[in-house]
Amino acid sequence: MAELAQVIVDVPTLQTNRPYTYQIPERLENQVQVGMRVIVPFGNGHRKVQGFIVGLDQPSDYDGHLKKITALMDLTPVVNSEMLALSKWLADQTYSFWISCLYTMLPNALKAKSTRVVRIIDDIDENDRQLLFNNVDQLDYASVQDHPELVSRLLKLRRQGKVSFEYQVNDRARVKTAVQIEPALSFEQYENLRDGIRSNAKNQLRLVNYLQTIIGKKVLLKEARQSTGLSAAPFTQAIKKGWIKSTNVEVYRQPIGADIQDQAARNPLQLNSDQQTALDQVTDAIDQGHNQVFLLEGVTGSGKTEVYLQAMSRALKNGKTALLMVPEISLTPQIVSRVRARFGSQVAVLHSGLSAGERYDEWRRIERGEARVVVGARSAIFAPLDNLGIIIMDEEHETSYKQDDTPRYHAREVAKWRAHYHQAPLLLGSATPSLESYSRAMAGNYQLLRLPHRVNQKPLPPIDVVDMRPEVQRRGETSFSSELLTALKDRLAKHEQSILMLNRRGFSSFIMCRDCGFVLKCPNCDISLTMHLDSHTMKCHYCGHEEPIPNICPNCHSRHIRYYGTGTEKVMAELQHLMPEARIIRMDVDTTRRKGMHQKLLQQFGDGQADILLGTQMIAKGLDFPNVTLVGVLNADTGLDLPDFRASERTFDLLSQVSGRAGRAQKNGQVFIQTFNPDNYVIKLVQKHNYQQFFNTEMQIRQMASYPPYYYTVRIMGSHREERVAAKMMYDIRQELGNQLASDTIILGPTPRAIARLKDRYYYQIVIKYRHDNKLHELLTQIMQESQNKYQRGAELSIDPEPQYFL
Ligand SMILES: Nc1ncnc2c1ncn2[C@@H]1O[C@H](COP(=O)(O)OP(=O)(O)OP(=O)(O)O)[C@@H](O)[C@H]1O
Ligand SMILES: [Zn+2]
Ligand SMILES: [Zn+2]
Repeated sequence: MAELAQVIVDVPTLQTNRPYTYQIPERLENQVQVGMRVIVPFGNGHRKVQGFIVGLDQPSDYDGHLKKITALMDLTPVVNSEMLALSKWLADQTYSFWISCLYTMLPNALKAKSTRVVRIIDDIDENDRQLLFNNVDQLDYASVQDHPELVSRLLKLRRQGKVSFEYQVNDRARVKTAVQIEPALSFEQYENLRDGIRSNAKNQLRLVNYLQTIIGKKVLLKEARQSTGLSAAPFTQAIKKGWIKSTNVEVYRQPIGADIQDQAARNPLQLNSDQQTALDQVTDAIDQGHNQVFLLEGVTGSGKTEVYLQAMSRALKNGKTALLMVPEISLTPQIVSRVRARFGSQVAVLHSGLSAGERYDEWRRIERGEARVVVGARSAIFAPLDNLGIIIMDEEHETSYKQDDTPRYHAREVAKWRAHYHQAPLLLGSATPSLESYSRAMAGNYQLLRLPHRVNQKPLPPIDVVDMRPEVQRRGETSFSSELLTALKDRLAKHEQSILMLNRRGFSSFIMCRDCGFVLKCPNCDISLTMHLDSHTMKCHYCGHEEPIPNICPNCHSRHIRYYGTGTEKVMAELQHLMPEARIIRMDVDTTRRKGMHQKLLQQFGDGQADILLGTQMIAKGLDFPNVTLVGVLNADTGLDLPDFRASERTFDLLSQVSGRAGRAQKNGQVFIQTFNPDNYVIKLVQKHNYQQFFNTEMQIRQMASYPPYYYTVRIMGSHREERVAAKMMYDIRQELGNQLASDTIILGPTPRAIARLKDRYYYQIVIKYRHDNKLHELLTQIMQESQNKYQRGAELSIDPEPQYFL
């Protein structure tokens, strides 16, 4: 029997980023298992922290004094052996702490909250007891820490040995319970009872009648009350009288929208031949447990979702489980409702909109094997599904699959790891695959599957590129060309629907002085402030700084300081003015802030309650509305000029995606793209629906500039409140990298980041581009490790493998 446990503690620092050995107290010897959470003492003093058991040992020759595990927090492991191995790999790959990776993989509810408490350990004065402790034995230190007099009294008591300061670890994993009832008597006994009830005691009679209908069953009190229309009182009385037995049972929290199903998607569709060919290859791999990566390149509206559903169905039929990744659940409620319609109560959905409790419940349903299909966004890649038969990643090119905070993992890489672990296929799908994935498919590392035609057997919608330069010269500043306006009016007359996208990527809505060019910036972050009409303020999107909208230029005192660029509110007003009779739904961060609003607005549009859906890029993805025949992009350009080598790829993806919303069913579609750069190659190739040519052109550019996918990249970022310190640290690192790397490895920088100052810290970065570099990983790990003691206090270092943005 093991007597020692290796524990990873919840102290995320470099020095503590390793397992610590603890003694297992005798009373716990039969219970401890790897993957359970424990509470352990840590450091000097009385600090208690949460930890995870990552290994069990026999005592070796170690004869020093070992601390004991204080308590076990779980009855069964919360981290299984797959997840344990994955967390270790993830920490190594992303240069982050093991403990942070474990927490990233688990629902937040399993991260215990640690609080500091003061506890009475000896007799104390009655006055103190009352005043300080409110007559209980222990108090939360946070409640007194801002009152110096109270703190000094407590410190005095501590010196006298009467109270102790301790850390307490509180598990937040709360299971929700509900009252369940069942009849305690037989049908006949209720019959007899009823004879004794007065005829005007209507509630009692109703209750007894009801109980007779549920003999032998167990029913939640809540449901019983709904069925009978009775309040809780008659039930409580009946429980007291022994007519009903009641117990507390565990129930799952029901997230909003969990019951929405797209009934049309209930049964499998008859596949067309392209879909069938693609599916056959995937099902072969599922059946044979073949760890193959497939790339499904299917144009918009080609029926990729149906292929996903049938592949998942095959995995389930084989007794396995299935995981479907989507970029962002709230933006794509349709796909979720299709999965629910097909697989019913076997489905669990994981996304950021869930409360901690709801997420914990979904996680438990998966972990217990009750949910065998999981749909979710980025972190759902860690869903504790056992026995995976397939992993599918829809819109695999989406950047939201990369987490841009530590641990900086890419869900696609984690998906590859898990698919390999389970010997299962991984299916990546997109209309516009990432260059990384497509080049791997070209090289034969991934198996390419193609759906080149739309399901409705119509061509992709024709795209008109509208040059806005003459338009603006002729008609002054406007968001709508006459072509687009005519088309919108035409759809309105025909009772067809339109989608309009306002591209707000980039720096589009700031205030600029037309006389001196002054731009109002955040005093902390050096980036332009955004105007918010609802609150009449200028806000910083990075740090939240807020100030009033200026009337006069702070620089030259001119009155010509104005809003520059366009917001959805302004476009909405303009459109309503141009088309007073149109019913318009606006969808942007402001109208969708409240929980469930995305779904609600899309539902309204789907039900035909509006003619036009006007939104930011959040409306570009995945929507499938048969009555939409017109798509307009108001400003294709923002985004093309950002200082980022992926800017063209992103613009191509976005414009292709949004164009794909038109003409998906019986009626023909049409697209207008308004631009100030009609000759830009990205826009020209979007117009031709030519992904292949875009891929070829862009690959040449990437090759010439030595960018991915020809090179791998890693970014090292250092920050400090003082610019000098941040810069010095990065120059030192540059030195250290020196000549140790491969000869074709390229080191760029250090340079200040494009946004050099953020939340009052200065950022410097080094970007390394490499092909094969045996030393690099080890060297970076070492640099990270040493940084703890080497640099000035307050300096922070982070390493980002394959960064998605270089801003
Ligand atoms: N074999 C089929 N027969 C008839 N209809 C189909 C078939 N396959 C898919 N569909 C329907 O075609 C429409 C488009 O399919 P789906 O939404 O899966 O496209 P997609 O390839 O995911 O497109 P996008 O990339 O634009 O989201 C859906 O309404 C779907 O129900
Ligand atoms: Zn000015
Ligand atoms: Zn700011």
